[in-house]
Amino acid sequence: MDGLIVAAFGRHYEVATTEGRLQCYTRGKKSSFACGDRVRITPGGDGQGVIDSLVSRRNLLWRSDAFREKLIAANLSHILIVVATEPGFSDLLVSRCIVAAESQDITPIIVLNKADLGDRLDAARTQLAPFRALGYEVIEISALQGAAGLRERLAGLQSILVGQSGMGKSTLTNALIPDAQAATREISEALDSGKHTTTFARLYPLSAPPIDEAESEEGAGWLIDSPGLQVFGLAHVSADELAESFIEFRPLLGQCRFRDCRHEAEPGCALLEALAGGRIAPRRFEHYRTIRAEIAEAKRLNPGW
Ligand SMILES: Nc1nc2c(ncn2[C@@H]2O[C@H](COP(=O)(O)OP(=O)(O)OP(=O)(O)O)[C@@H](O)[C@H]2O)c(=O)[nH]1
Ligand SMILES: [Zn+2]
Repeated sequence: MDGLIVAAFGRHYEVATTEGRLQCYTRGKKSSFACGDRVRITPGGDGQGVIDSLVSRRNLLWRSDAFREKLIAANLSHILIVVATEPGFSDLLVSRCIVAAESQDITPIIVLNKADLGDRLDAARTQLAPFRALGYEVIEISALQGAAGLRERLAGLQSILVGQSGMGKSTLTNALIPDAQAATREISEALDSGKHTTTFARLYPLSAPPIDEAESEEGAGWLIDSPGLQVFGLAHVSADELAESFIEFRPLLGQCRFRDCRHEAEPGCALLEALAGGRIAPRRFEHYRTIRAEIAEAKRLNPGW
């Protein structure tokens, strides 16, 4: 039987199938599946089942440091990076999310929440200007006042909400998915069976009632809510993938004088020339350097990457 993972909690998963939702676990020790994955399962009665294998995975959003990896979600068309006018947000984290997305062919959209806080709006817009200049869509909203426009934008997409704590992601989820809180409670009771509940990813259908109908899942829109994140390690990304994931670098890659240019201080470096000429935003290049150094360090600590 095939199904769609609609909640992922460690090695426990809730899987939507044509015959209802099953509480599933994996045979192995590792939790190698993510919310949004299509999987083949063996039902075991009592509303339970075992996940046997992956059916399809078009892409995978994940993060990693030197020694651990964390699957966030799979089969995404879009990632919604939630930031806010207040408290301050990390634009480095925005760049990290974009790298994770671009390297997996997922389209980033930046959602600027709390746009009702007018005196903070300009500063937030300025901070987002380098991303906007690259063509990334920025949607300003006030989750407190509703999210109808954003909901319309998300129809038919397979998207995920990510963001730092405090950006209003929970408020936004509740505005987008009116029954999210009830669904969360239900899932955490089913999956957690009395243990302390930690945060986990949950998938919500955006149009009724397609998720349990295996046939219509492909074209159905859904939204995954993920736990707030403060760190987004990219140890699994190679140096080449990293440069490719900065979309403004793409036309310049291969143009450096040295084929193995590291874009640090080499003469004839096309990236450094573009930076000096104002064609690459200094802030973005800083993000690139920071992430590159961190990836190099992770690979040094764990050559297995
Ligand atoms: N003014 C204003 N405040 C908002 C808006 N959205 C959320 N808030 C407030 O921001 C605070 C944080 O909102 P949450 O939804 O709890 O934030 P969160 O990002 O989910 O935080 P975590 O649960 O820690 O991940 C709350 O006090 C909300 O009332 C908004 O659009 N405008
Ligand atoms: Zn170079």
